[in-house]
Amino acid sequence: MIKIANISKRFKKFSLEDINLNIENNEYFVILGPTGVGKTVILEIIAGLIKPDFGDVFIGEKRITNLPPEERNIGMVYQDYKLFPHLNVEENIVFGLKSRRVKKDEIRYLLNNIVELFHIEHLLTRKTKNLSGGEKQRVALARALITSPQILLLDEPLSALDPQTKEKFIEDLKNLHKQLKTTTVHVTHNFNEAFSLADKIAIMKDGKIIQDGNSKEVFNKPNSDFVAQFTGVRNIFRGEIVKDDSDTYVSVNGLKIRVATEKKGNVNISIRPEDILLSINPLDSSARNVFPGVIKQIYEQLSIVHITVDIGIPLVVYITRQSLKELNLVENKKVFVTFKASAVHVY
Ligand SMILES: Nc1ncnc2c1ncn2[C@@H]1O[C@H](COP(=O)(O)OP(=O)(O)OP(=O)(O)O)[C@@H](O)[C@H]1O
Repeated sequence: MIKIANISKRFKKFSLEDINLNIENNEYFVILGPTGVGKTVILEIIAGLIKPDFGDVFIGEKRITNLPPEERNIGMVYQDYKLFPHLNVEENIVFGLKSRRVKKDEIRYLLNNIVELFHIEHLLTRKTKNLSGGEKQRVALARALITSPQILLLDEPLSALDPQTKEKFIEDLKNLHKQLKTTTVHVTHNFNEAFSLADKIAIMKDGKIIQDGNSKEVFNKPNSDFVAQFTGVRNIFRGEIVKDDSDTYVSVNGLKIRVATEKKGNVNISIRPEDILLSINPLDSSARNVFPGVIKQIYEQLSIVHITVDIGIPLVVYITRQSLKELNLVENKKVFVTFKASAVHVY
């Protein structure tokens, strides 16, 4: 387990404030946040490249706050890969083993294994500067993993890849983690990447962690507008709790939305677009919120269509291209939206 306890670090123009994290063995942990919030600084503190002003880092029971980086058994992949330009691919990959004076036979054995794992046999004699982004990425991962580190740190590992290579690489990272189970800390500003990969997640803002936990829970129950927006929630409204004999609602602009909550007074609500059904006729459903509305905007993306429906408030719904065609949806068409009370997150 990696334990980060009360870590603070002050630079001239930035400070990291009282960071606490527990990352379990074999976990895939993602730190998500916009640019400049201190994600890389946390990785560098774990790696031993930056010393915290205050607080401690533990691996298992061992306090490693003052241990030099080379004694930490950690592999790191940087955003820009940082491959050595004067060495070829093979020399890059075995660099860490050579500097640890591992025997030649052992190096050959480990190299063969890692080359097979990453399918990079054909690249071994190439200089690194002519490799494609995806190839550099595989080489950088192979270099980080050949020493069988206890912990793998990934700093925005996918940000330099085109969207298709990125999707393939997310799959590869998932499979790799399933196979090797190396405890991994991955930092990114990309919500999709985080959602696809993370077991647990921490969301950062201005040098602080503002929410962390099981990734599904953080995505479904954001504790603030910032987290909601950053995790892809589109329908965020303010309202007031009202109750009648049997039900609880949030009144938003006079629209009464059924919710499941014990909260009282003024609240925020968020509804994930993918939790809303869209239909031409009212659905006979056990879902408890059904509203008529009018389509205001249709925005087609590569694989998904964003539809804004005016139900008294503007509600964004995601549907597939297939549904767009089948339902024959156009702007100003009358439709119904349906969502469960439990799909409305109240905070
Ligand atoms: N060694 C350093 N000396 C001074 N300031 C630093 C140092 N390292 C990082 N910073 C500053 O700390 C802040 C956070 O940087 P960091 O690289 O951790 O951000 P990030 O969340 O990883 O963002 P990005 O995704 O853009 O890399 C930035 O303002 C950066 O300039």
